[in-house]
Parts: sequence; structure tokens; C-alpha cells
Amino acid sequence: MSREAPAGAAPAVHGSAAGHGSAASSPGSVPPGAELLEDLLAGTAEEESPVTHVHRLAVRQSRTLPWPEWVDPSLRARLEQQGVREPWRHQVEAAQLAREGSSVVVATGTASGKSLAYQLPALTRLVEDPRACVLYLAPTKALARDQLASVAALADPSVRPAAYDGDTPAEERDWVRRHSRWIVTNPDMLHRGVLPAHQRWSSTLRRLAYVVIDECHAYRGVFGSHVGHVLRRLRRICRRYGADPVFVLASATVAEPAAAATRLVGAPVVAVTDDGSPRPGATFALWEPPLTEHTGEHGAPLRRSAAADTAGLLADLVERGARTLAFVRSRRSAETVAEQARRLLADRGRGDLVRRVDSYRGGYLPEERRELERALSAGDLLGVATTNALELGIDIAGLDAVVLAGYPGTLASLWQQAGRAGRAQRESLVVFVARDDPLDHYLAHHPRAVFGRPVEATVTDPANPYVLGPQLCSAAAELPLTPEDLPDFGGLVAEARLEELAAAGDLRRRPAGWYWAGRGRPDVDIRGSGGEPVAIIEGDTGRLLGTVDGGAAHSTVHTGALYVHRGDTFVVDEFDPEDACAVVHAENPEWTTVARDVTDLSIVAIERTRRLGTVTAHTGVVDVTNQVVAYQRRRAGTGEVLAEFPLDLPPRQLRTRAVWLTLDADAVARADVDDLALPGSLHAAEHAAIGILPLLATCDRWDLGGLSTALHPDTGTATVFVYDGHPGGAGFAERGYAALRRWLRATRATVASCECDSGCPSCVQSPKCGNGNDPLDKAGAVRVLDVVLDELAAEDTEDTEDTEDTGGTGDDGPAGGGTGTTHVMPTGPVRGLLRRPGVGRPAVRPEAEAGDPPTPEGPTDAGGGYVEDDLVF
Ligand SMILES: Nc1ncnc2c1ncn2[C@@H]1O[C@H](COP(=O)(O)OP(=O)(O)OP(=O)(O)O)[C@@H](O)[C@H]1O
Repeated sequence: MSREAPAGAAPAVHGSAAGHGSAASSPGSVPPGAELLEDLLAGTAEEESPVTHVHRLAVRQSRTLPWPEWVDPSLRARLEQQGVREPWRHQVEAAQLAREGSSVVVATGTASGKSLAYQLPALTRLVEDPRACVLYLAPTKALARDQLASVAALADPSVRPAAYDGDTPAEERDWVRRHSRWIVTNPDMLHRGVLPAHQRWSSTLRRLAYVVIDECHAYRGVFGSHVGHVLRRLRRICRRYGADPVFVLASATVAEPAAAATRLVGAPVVAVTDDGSPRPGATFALWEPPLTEHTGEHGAPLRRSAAADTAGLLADLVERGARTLAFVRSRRSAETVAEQARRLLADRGRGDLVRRVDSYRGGYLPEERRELERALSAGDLLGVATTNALELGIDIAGLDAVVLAGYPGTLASLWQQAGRAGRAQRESLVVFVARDDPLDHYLAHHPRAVFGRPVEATVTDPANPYVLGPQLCSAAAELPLTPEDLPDFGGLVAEARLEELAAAGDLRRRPAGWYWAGRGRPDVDIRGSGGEPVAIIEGDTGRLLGTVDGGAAHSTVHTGALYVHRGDTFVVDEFDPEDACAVVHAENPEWTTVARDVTDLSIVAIERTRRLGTVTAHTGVVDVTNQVVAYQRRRAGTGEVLAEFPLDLPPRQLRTRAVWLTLDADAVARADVDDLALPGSLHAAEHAAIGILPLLATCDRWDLGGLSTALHPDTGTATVFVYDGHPGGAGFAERGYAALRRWLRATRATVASCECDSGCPSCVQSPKCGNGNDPLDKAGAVRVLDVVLDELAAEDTEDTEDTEDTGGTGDDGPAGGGTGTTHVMPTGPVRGLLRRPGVGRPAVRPEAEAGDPPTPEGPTDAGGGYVEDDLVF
């Protein structure tokens, strides 16, 4: 690939469509995906092509089975009217299992009709038993409303499907509880509204026949661990009322579906994975924007932004009449990409198409969203730049192309987004545009990691003490906990935690069990990641704009920070950590901000160790102390550093779980890095490793932190730590430990294959490095990783979960690793650890404390991370 791409020039491939004769806008004249791609690339010299790989997804024919004879005839008639002439094979298999009383997870592709798998048994049962009820849980409001409409169109009128969520007016809630037999809700409402008031809900809970958990892969990390306990609490309360509902879970993208679903529900779940639905073929291109002449930190070369290329592709595709969705990573990007695409079209004299391009994101009014969905489905709109708000489950058919601006964080999301493309019988086009970061760079150059790999494990850890304790309190407040309840909540681990809670006075131990001893109800935030939320207040008006998570506030709303709220930008005038508030004013500067911080880390407990000759890998509990000390202003559009300002904020502590590698003097000598090069080599390896871990666990780099040092006081040697950015840990670091070889191999490949000379954002630079990416030694990192991989290769045992890539298309989900971890409560320093106070303070400050949310994202895609908040209720 050429490094001499003209700075700031529009992508070479985005020339006018003139000459291609393809200004068509009627669906019939849109060429299939492969031809579209060829057309887009016409005139680009092969060596300058941003396309790094093209993959073809084959057409799949449908396989049907006859309707089971138990299906309610009027339900069947309604379905037939809707065009479902015969159910697909997996629909019958899953429905039959659920009908027979087995909990089941349907893990088949996007738009494979997973809804029918639970609608058949559940709606039939509601007809057979006029008092039976169903609870349907969705992770987003948009999906909940979509499903409500679809059930309402199928159900017997006596079912009265209704939503019970944050938007349900107080006066309707009572009606829903009394009359609805298909209640659409979410885990948050179950946790806060239904379970604590179970007496009021007893007539529903007593007759609860099915619990449907749609898009179950959305329940991951700390939130997923909480949801696991909420479901255990639901099962316990149902048992009390004599009910034993069947759980039906659905996801197009969950690894090891049976294990993941069983861990989530806390009871056996069987998986149906053999997809019988037809699939149109697709051409899937990996695309990496070229390096430009712009430079970032320490003169590192920068790539043309993914947002710019996405806007260009959107304009090109719209010009060719292709109905296209462009998925971007922030609300602001949704608007800027749509705007850029419109500008390109106007410049090309295609004013007629300008109004056919729009943006879609959370934060729009529901009516606006419905209208956009309608216009897109009808073909009135041809191009829409959207956040992941359009990713899940919403049935938009007939798209010709999908562009993904950057890796959406998980392979699960990537396939969900890609799965939106596909018109019946027509091959569609999917383009993944890599951003300037290690994971995107890796994927652009390792197609097997996209197409030959199962989706990542949905990591949950219900034994996390920071989840378990509050959940046990919530359970005890609902009904006293008895010894018989404990196996469901973790057995001995739960018992030990209960004793601690009793000793702390939160619970009271009586002969019959554990009782809630606090006042009122336990206040447990199942989405929070720690710390009191910080209020964002507009100074001029006193208006409360929103809140940010306390754990993230120091690095996102410090004095001087650029803060983005619903696409509008504000600058923080003053942040007061004690009062938990930040005062802001509206401003739209040409820069973004990035916090810089220092971190110290001490080991609390080692839980598992792999000795690999001169290298040792550990996992366990650590204490991380982090202090935000300064921030940088960076130019929007290029990421160029403009200035740095000091900050005076107090340090904060996080007890969490980590994976760490130590290298003894022999290992360092073998890596051929001298004293001067060692800190930068370890630091660079740490950054790249953090960038790559999300390949294996459902997290993104903003969920992780790291620290590397040539001499750590607790290990007495060169050490690289990677830790979970959530109190108590979230299972990500442990996942890295379990898949160490695969993780580090991918890390090494990313660094070694990057075409930059001495490190750039695509390999070893981090967008959130508290040390301003200094020092970094790219070549040293490769040699250090080589030594570790050598030792791993010599090890007798495989990684516990180190399965090699297994082929397959990857889009149908199943297989892959999952972690069910056992926990040891963090209890003070570990015996045998030599602490040498004052020796070897970490010389290198690593990535910012994890959990730091992304830098507000400008059109450059500087920063990153998950921004859309449609998942929050
Ligand atoms: N057996 C069938 N024959 C024909 N069409 C079907 C059949 N089953 C479902 N469909 C249709 O397929 C479309 C997708 O169905 P559905 O929304 O249930 O898929 P899904 O797997 O839940 O999708 P997502 O991956 O978006 O969650 C719907 O329009 C539905 O009516």
C-alpha cells in the first residue's frame, strides 16, 4: 500500500460515478455486491487499493419442516398470512424443545426468524391456558417496541401485550400488571420494579410459563453478571409461587451458546444452532485507509480517517442507487458522516440525491426514528449513517450495502451489522473500513480473524464479589435467603460472602436464613461501574444535561475537557469531584481533549500461575491507584497535539483482576533489549496487547487498563499487567490468561506487520495512554513478545481455552470459548510475595485507567469506544 497518499485528498476511489453509467436509483438496477465493489474501485491502481481482502459469503438454501401439530391453528393462520408458509428447521427444533419444557437458546444467523422459535410455543400456551403469562426481556427500547408490535399482530386478543419499562406512565403500570399476559420489559425493570414488589406481581409470577431473553449476547461483563443474578432471583421468586418458567434465549452472535446461556440463567439450557433459513450471498471487503502525510504524537504517521472513507463510500453507493447503511461509532459521527456524504453528492452535481441521505441515532424522537425506518425500508432514503441503534433486531429488509466505520467492538456486533445487508435473492456488499488502531489494523490484515473465527465469548462472572454482594442483599430483601438457595448463587462463595455481609451488618443471620438488615431497599445499580455519578450542568441555564459514571468522570469531564452530549459539544468550566458535578458551556471547538494520568499497581492475590521457563504468567487480584494529572488538546481531524495543561485531581483506587507476565533477566537478555530500551519495549507490548484482547473477550480497550515496568516491586522483575477497568473485575483479564497464546500471537502479528517505522496508532500507540505514548519501542516489543511466545510454544499444556481458529464463516455464531471462572475473594496480600516498598516505582505509566470512556469523537475517529447509549434505560 502506498504511503504517499495525498494528504487530506478525497479517497481516490470516490470519484464521480459518471462514466460508470450507474446513477440508478430503482432497486432493480442496483448491481450485485461484487460488481458494486468493482465499480467503486474502478480507476484505482491495484497497489493503491485500500481493499486488503475480499470474502464471499455463499448463498444458503432454506430447509423447512412441517408445522408441529400442537401449534394453535389461528396463530398458524396469521403467520401464513404474513408469508411464513412453513417454519424453518431450527424454528421447529427450538419450539419443540421449549414446548417440552427444556430451556433453549436459538443461536442462528441474523434475520433467521428466531422470534418464531419462542412465539410458537409461548403464544400457543397462552391460548391453551387463558391465565398463563410470558415475560419478554430486551436489551434496547427500540427492539422491545419492535417485538411488541410483532407479537400484537400475532397474539390472541386476550393476551394484551404491553410494555413495562421506564417509558410506561405510572398510571398504566397497574393496568399492565393486572391485564397483560405478554409483558415486554428489561432486566433493569425486573431488578428495580418487579422483583422487589413481587407480592404485587404474584398473579403474573405464579403463572409465568415462559421467559424470553432476546439478543442474549448483550448481557456481558459486569452488567451481564448482574443480569445473571437478576435471573436467578426471578427463578427463586417464581419457585416460591410454584412456577418454573421455561427460558428461551435468542442471539445471532453468541459463542458457545449452551454454556453462555446456562451461565446467564443459572440453569441448564440447550442450544439450537443449525440454521435452516435461506441467506442471500454477500461480498465482504476489508478496507484500510492509507497513511497520510499528517503526523500525530512523536511524529507517528496517521491514516486517513475511517469516517472520511465511510462518507465517501456512502456517497458513492447512494450515487449508484444502492440502499446503504453506514454504521459509525458515535452519535456525532452519524451526523458528520451523513453531512460529508451529502456534501460530496452536492459537489458532484447530484443535488437530487442530497435529501436521500440522512442520519439515525439514539436521542431522536421515537416518531422521527419510525419515519427514518419507514423511509429507508421504502427506498425513499438511500443512505443512512447510523450508530448501533439500528443494529439489533429491527427488521429492515432490502439493503444493498452496509459500511462499517471501524470495528464495532465485538465480532458479534460486526455480524449483526453486516447482517442488515441482503435483499432476497440478491448478493449484497459489506465493507469494513478499518480505523487507525491495532485491532482494526489486525483485522484488516488477518481475514481469518473475521471470517474464520467464532464470535468472542460473552464473558460474565457472577462470582465477582462486587456483583455477588449487592445481589445477595437484593435477594435477601425480596425473601430471606436460605441454605437451599445458595447453590444457585455460587454455593460456598456465596456463603462466605453472606457471612461477610452479616458481619458488616448488612444482613442478619437467623436460624431460618439471612435477612436484609438495612433500611429501605438495597440500592444496586446493575449498569454502574462504580463511583457516584457526576452531574453535568450547563452553567448559563442551570440545566442538568446528564450524568457520567463516577469512575470515568476524572478523565472525561475534568476542567477543560470537551464533553459531547447527544451530538452537541460542551467545554467543562469546572469539575468538582467532591460535589460530583461538572459545569459546562456550549462550544464547538476545532479540538478534542485526552486526559493523561499516572497509575500505580500492587498485587493483592495471585490466583493462577503458568511457569513458562524464563517467563511467568499470572492472574489474580490487584489494587490500582490512578490519578489524572493533565490533559492534551488535539486537533479534530488529524489528532495532532496542540497543547497540554496540568490538572489537580485526587488519586482513586480500584480493586480489580489482572493478568500479568513477568520476564526474568534471561528472558530480557534473550529479547536483546538493553536497560534503555526495556521500558519502551514492555510499554509498546502492553498497548498492543490491550488493543487486541477485545478480539477474544466481549469488551473493548476502554474496558481495560494496563501497566508495564522494567522492575515492579511486587514481582522484582520486568512485568506487564493488563487489568479489568471495573471494580472486582469483569472476566476480561482472566480470558486473556486462558487464551494467552492466541492473544499474544495476534498481538505480535499486529505489531510486526504494521508498515510504520517506529510505532503508530495502528500498532503500539494508544489513544488513551496516560504517558502520552512515551516511551514506546516497537521493535523491542516484537522481540519481547517473541521470547514469551517461544516459552509458550515450549510449554506442555495448551492454553485452557486456546482453541485455534476453526474455520467456518463465523456469521452463524456458535463455538468458541467461554469462561466460567471460580473466584477467590480478594483478601489482603498473598503469602510469599515479596513487597519491597519504594523499589522500582513503575517507570512507565500505561494506559489510562480502564473504564475511561472514549474521547469525544470528532470526524477523525480519534478516541474510540462505544458511545451510543441506546442500551441504557
Ligand atoms: N419460516 C419462515 N418463512 C418465511 N419468513 C420467515 C420465517 N420465519 C421468519 N420469517 C420472516 O423473517 C424475518 C426475520 O424474522 P425475525 O425478526 O424473527 O428474525 P430474527 O432472527 O429475530 O432477526 P434478528 O437477527 O434481527 O434478531 C421476518 O420478517 C419474519 O416474518
